[in-house]
Amino acid sequence: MRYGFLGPETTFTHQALLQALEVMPREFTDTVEQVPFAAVATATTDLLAGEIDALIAPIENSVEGGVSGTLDVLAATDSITIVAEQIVQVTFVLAARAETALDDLRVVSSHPHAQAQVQGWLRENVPGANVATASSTAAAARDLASMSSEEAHGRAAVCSPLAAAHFGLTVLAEQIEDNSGAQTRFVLVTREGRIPARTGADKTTLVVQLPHNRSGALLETLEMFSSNGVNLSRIESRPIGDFLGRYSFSIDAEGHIEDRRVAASLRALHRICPVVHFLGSYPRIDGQAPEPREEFADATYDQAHAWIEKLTAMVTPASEVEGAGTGSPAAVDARPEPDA
Ligand SMILES: O=C(O)C(=O)Cc1ccccc1
Repeated sequence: MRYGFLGPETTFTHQALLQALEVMPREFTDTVEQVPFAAVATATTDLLAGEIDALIAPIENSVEGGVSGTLDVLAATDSITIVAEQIVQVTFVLAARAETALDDLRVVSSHPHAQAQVQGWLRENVPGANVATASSTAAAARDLASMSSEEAHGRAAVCSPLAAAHFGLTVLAEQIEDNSGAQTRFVLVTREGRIPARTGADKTTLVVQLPHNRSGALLETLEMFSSNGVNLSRIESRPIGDFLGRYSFSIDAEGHIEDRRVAASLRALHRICPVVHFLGSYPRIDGQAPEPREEFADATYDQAHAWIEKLTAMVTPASEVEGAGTGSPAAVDARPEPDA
């Protein structure tokens, strides 16, 4: 299997891939090739073209919420399925070449997610430095390590402690994140195919468009989950992109498509929403199983279904009703003439 990730090695995405490989069933880890990419979008193109078999990408972080780049790629592509999730604890260091001091810094480069999570620290501690964008935290570290001494003068990278060590940089400051304990959630996606088996502690990811021009459309959509006892762990609006005011909603719901309550919610969404894009049901990394009330248990749905089946089986077939038909013109003609 060829696994794509935002490279080079020692990015947070790479750490997520290594964590995912550790817990993956044997059949998916027999032959592993790790393929670094400079952007999620190019990795997605290669995934769709069959150049790689799976791809891992950040979808949500505990500081800023949804990762719009990933959410938009997932929403735009029909043939991608999320098969697993991973959570990485994120901590950043400020790393530079050995001869650099904090006061020398003029340029600090990193990935935009990292920039957003250390902006307070940078403002306070290196207010004179400009922030430059790198394709990843590890790319910022690698590029700094490969510069000439003159070029590297006054520069630093914000990256993981692992990346600083791997690329031989000196750590000027550690734990520079504005929110300690920050986490990023990653998803492992494959081309459309098999949905992982239900574990009892699963998540289902969807993108839906609301019923058009209807007051209360979002409420109506969310009611389909609440009336089936399904809890949501993330809901995010993303512009559809055609004109202002049109949004789709990216949703994580607790449960698996094989849970009756989740299937019933999705059936209801399918009836009312113009677009329901199923992105996958997969095991929750925290293993926390929801405890649905009895009215939302599989057996309760099955009993309700069996009850209706029994009742409908008792309905007299239309063909046996004397003089009645199936609503065809002949049946209409058979009605008595109205009194003159
Ligand atoms: O640049 C990286 O290392 C990434 O994997 C992207 C990223 C950056 C910061 C937090 C989480 C993911």
